Amino acid sequence: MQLPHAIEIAGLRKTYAGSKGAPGKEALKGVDLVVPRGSFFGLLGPNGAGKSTLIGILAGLVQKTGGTASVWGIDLDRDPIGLRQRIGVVPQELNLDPFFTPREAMEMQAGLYGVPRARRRTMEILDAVGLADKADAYARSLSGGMRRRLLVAKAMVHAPPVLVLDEPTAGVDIELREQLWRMVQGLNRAGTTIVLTTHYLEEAESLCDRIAIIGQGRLIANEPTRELIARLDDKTITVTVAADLGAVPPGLEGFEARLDGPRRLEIRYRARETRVEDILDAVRGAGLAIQDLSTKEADLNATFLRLTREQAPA
Ligand SMILES: Nc1ncnc2c1ncn2[C@@H]1O[C@H](COP(=O)(O)OP(=O)(O)OP(=O)(O)O)[C@@H](O)[C@H]1O
Repeated sequence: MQLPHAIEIAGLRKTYAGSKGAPGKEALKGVDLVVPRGSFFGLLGPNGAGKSTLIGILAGLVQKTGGTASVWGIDLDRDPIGLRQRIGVVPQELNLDPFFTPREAMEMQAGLYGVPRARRRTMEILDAVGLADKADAYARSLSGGMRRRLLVAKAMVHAPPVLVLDEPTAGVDIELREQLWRMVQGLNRAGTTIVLTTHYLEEAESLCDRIAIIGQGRLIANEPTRELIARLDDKTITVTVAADLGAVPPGLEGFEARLDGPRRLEIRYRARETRVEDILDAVRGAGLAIQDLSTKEADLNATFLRLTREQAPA
């Protein structure tokens, strides 16, 4: 028999009630999603896409309107408490009680999850997140990065097979970010399935083996990172030429070119398929003298929009 996936979501819907007769807000419009066991999974989307709603449903903080969700084979409707035991969620906000030490915070959390004293691994987990030497320091004396790591440690007290990190690096500086990632990668190598929500494509690209993109409450992509990046591999080169043009010159018809002003040609291309050299050769071949040029990467918001348009049902 095949083992159930780490997370299985089907037709998941959430409509938040509108206040005072205002129409409700459809935050999730029927999302199907499977997160394979052992993966480092990225859930990407612009602000308001529905990521936190989806995670809130899994964490038992948001009541779904429809559809099904299960974690490690445990169905949310049938056994919400069993599901909670199998998932750890690292929240966005640094909501730590400043008067507890990491050791106390961990013990409290273990108590909340009903982990018997004999099975608690407070020091082992604090050690794994590099906070063993701070076990008895007040949380208020911890740096931002240490607090973030303590939140990860707290989410691990019940040894869940799935760990979800909701925008963990918002406002975290580069060094701390890298420290946090090394730690989470270590957890993943040791067998924990990781789900990371982020706004940053580059972050997801460097960490995740699979990326799903959610936009306006719908899933608009879900594929191995390399395939997705190849699909998003969309660049633009702008060439300024020495003479006015009335139209895109004949030699450039094979490219996705348009005029952006009388002397500016804008050409979209995929870096994996087309060499800039070939584009420039074609421009020169059309008898044009190049005065200036610039290239730019696809803008992530534009990419989200494009994918949303491509995928959305009419
Ligand atoms: N409690 C709520 N009541 C009403 N609407 C809500 C509530 N929570 C979220 N929404 C709306 O649902 C939509 C999805 O929000 P959600 O927070 O899930 O998005 P997100 O992708 O996590 O965005 P962000 O990256 O900004 O956290 C948004 O339009 C948001 O305004």
